[in-house]
Amino acid sequence: MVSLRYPFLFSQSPKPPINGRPNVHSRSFSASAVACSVAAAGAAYAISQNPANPFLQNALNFLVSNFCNYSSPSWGSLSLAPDPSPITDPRTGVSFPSVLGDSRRLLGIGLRKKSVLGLKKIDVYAFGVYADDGDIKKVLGEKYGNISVSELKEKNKELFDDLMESDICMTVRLQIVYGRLSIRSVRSAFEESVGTRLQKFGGADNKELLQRFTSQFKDEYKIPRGSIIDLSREQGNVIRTTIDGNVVGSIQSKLLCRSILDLYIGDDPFDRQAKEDIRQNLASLVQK
Ligand SMILES: CCCCCCCCCCCC(=O)O
Repeated sequence: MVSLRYPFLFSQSPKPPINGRPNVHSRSFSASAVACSVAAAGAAYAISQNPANPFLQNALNFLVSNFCNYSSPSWGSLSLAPDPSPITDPRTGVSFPSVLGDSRRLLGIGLRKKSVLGLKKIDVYAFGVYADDGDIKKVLGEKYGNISVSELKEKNKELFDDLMESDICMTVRLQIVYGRLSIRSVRSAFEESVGTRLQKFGGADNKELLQRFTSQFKDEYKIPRGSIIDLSREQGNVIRTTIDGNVVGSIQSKLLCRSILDLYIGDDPFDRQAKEDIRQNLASLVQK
């Protein structure tokens, strides 16, 4: 099955036709036009089935701009580069880079909603989940690389558990969309969400760990709309927290890493569709 999620690019300079008759390259060019139309139609169909999925939309844009440029088609020399354009969440307009650092690939984006005082749910932040490409292939590729797509789908829970339990470098990027967020509400939201996960995976006795984590969000920090909080799992199960690119703390704890990731890719994630997108993109990286 062709995956449109991370389309790869084959590039080669076109050769002009000889004596006005199509040569091999122009034949492959015509073939490329047909292939492009078929692929674009397929992508358009996929989008019509899931119009809110920005990954599909992005894949179609990528396909059209890279493969369907008939005036200067590019074919041939293999350059295995993922689509570098950012992915925009259609619900909030927030964009996420496709790659963070050198090798953390965006696997999916989602939206965290929260009800305030039992009232209507508000959009608090959009999030993107990234994982290191090389780590995924090394750690998960060995176990899941050679099984069929349907078998992999059945092993969905195991795959996510392995991802969360492993030492694969990952980042969850939160981009604040709610305009009136206080740092105190950030602390208490983490207390509640991470706190319940720490209890679930580690038992009741993790108050000190939770306090160490939440105290990173100091009163003097401001979190206006557009602020970016990165929660990164670095090698050795270290969670490094940054706010707008500034490191506010690092804590070494496998339990804390697992508890934070569980909010986004665990059994009861904040955004189920995001988890499904992540599953599909993860599967295509694992099986490459
Ligand atoms: C008014 C709602 C306040 C919610 C603030 C959430 C800010 C970040 C918290 C991250 C963890 C979580 O989503 O629970």
